[in-house]
Amino acid sequence: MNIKIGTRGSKLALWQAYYIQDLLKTAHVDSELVLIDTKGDQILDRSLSKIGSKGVFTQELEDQLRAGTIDIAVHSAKDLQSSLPEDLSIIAFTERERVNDVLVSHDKSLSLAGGREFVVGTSSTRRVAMLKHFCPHITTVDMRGNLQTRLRKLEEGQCDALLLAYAGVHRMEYDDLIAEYLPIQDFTPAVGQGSVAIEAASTLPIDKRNIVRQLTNHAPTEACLKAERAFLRRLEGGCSIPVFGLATLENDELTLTGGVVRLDGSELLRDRFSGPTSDAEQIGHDLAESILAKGGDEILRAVRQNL
Ligand SMILES: NCc1[nH]cc(CCC(=O)O)c1CC(=O)O
Repeated sequence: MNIKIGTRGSKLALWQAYYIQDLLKTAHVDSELVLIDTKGDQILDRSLSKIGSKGVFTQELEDQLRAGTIDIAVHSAKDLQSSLPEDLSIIAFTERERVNDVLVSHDKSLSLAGGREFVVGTSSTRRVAMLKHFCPHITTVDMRGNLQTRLRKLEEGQCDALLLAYAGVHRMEYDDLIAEYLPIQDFTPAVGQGSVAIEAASTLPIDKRNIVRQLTNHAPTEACLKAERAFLRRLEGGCSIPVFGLATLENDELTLTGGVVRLDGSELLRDRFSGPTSDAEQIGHDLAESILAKGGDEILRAVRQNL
């Protein structure tokens, strides 16, 4: 058996694809990488939120899945839109990396706590809005591009620090530049952060589907991401809206914390629901209903008008 693994060509995407390849290798399953250029990789000069980011990194991969030129597509779970077309599905979520966001800088004394004023580069609406909410003394500048591009902009002095997912920083081996780990209680990560998702078409032969799932899926992570993604789906969002959500497991009890933050930081809604893992999707749905009812619907309407 040979599994054709579709991936984007960025360094982080390749790390993820090799990671999947290594997991397959543990059972001597052969695979090859197929590099695919996506619209999101080409359009680097415009803000992601302004190019209708839904599926901007995933569309080309999905076309190849349907065409059968690749068997599976590897994504950061965070970048995968919350509702997939009927003929595609996620067949596995890998074990999650630490989920925190981190402050990355050459100046290790920098901290978001303590009121010191400095400039943070980020292009995530969630991070910008959270910084405005928790750290009004911080100035943000839009910073697009892959990790390497952003780090170059940091070197050039376009900002004093970057706000990034630990998972990507660690995988790219930039741990030395981490100045601060942000607490997940306040800076709750984006839905799916830290896990790698494998997408496949419904036409993928069942033996391939089963072996890939068996070798790569991490059941506890899968339960958590099911809850988080159901939450995001009900809010009709992808990674471009200022929504956060994180599920954790203790024994068989799943707890999902999540909410939404107004773009200007003036309001942050958060709630928490728990239940058995078998109810993961229901928990996500219930949390979304609660957040919408508390005023989240109005915040999201304002966000959509702004994009
Ligand atoms: N939106 C881009 C993106 N997609 C996944 C990661 C990091 C790895 C991950 O969270 O899985 C990043 C970079 C970042 O947010 O800092």
